[in-house]
Amino acid sequence: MDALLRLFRTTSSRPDASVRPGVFHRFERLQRLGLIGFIALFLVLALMALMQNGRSGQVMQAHEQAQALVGEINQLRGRLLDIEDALRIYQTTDNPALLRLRMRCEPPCPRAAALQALGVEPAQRVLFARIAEWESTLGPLLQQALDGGPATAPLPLPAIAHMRRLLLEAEEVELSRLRWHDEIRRTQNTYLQLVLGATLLLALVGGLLLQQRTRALVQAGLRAEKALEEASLRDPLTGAYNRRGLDQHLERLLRDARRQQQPLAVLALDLDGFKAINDNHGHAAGDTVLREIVARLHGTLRAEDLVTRPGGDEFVVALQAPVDEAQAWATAQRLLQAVSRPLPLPGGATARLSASIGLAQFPRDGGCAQALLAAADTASYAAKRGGKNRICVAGESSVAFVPGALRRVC
Ligand SMILES: Nc1nc2c(ncn2[C@@H]2O[C@H](COP(=O)(O)OP(=O)(O)OP(=O)(O)O)[C@@H](O)[C@H]2O)c(=O)[nH]1
Repeated sequence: MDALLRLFRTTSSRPDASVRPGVFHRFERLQRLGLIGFIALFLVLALMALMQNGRSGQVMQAHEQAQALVGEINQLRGRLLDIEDALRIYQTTDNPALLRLRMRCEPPCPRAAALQALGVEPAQRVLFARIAEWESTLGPLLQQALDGGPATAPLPLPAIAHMRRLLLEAEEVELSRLRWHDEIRRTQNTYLQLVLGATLLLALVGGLLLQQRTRALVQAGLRAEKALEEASLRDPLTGAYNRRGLDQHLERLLRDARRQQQPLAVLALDLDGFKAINDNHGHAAGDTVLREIVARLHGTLRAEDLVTRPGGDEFVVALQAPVDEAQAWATAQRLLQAVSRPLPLPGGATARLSASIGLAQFPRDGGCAQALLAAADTASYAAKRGGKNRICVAGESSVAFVPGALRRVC
């Protein structure tokens, strides 16, 4: 009971009106309400079944009693008919032996006293008492006839006829009682069928509603799971992929490149002098610059290329296969130019930056993500050490590109 009350209190507690309930919250509420509804339905049904059972028991008992009475009445009526026949024969033949023969019955002979013992209704009890009364009047007269008394008078034929009428009346009462019991049972059955039908319908509607909400919940859950998974692969500041996103997507690009047997390029890009922007204009300005750099990388690359920010002011770009060295080199140049354009800062100021890029290529500089990234990183350090604002090719650390010149030794 305590658990039920606690459940009800939780269900009826109003959520904060300013917070729009989400699909999970709504489902939880529906589930609790559904549970309470089903418990209530079950209790009502159990109560009704108990009441119905009690009522059916009473009706059954009354029915059996009425049937027993009808049986007794019929036996008594049959017996009276036998006596009446015997008396008529006796009247015409004057032979007491015939009378005795017809009046014999198998013990226990039906008696009006048995009706009294069975009767329940006060009105019936009065009627049965009258039958018993007539029976006791009849007894001595019959005995008199049997003992060889006068054959004509006073033969108790009218008394017998009267008793038979009373029995018919009693039987009619019992038969109408039986019909009434049948009617009650039919009504009870219809009522039970209606209740069961309504319960089934309710359960069906509830089940369908629950199924529909469960589907919505599962879909919302799947969407949330996907969004969470996607968010865990992204850098919250710039929206670019983070280290996890880089690992996952670079693996995918490498799988495709291996399958197609085509070259793929990885560029490790490290901003030059980024710390100065933080120092001179504040961390928020640095964040703005990082976001702008990511936007420029995306603007320079194809949609299928990968832009990631594994950390700080370092970016890794993967160019989807097929990309040969000349194309990768040209893309790296465009990236240098994009980074070097003036960067607007909050407050109206502008900043200028450059980058050091290391270029590695699959399969030449590494057959796996780890080897390729290491090669691109090493080349990027080489570019940094070589004077920044340049591109160094992995494995060819003597080859570099500086804007304004064609190729120069790092
Ligand atoms: N605003 C901002 N700054 C960051 C973030 N992550 C790292 N940094 C800063 O980026 C700077 C990176 O350091 P460095 O690479 O040594 O700075 P740098 O001036 O580019 O040095 P070089 O690469 O040698 O040119 C540090 O000052 C970090 O505090 C960030 O999310 N937002």
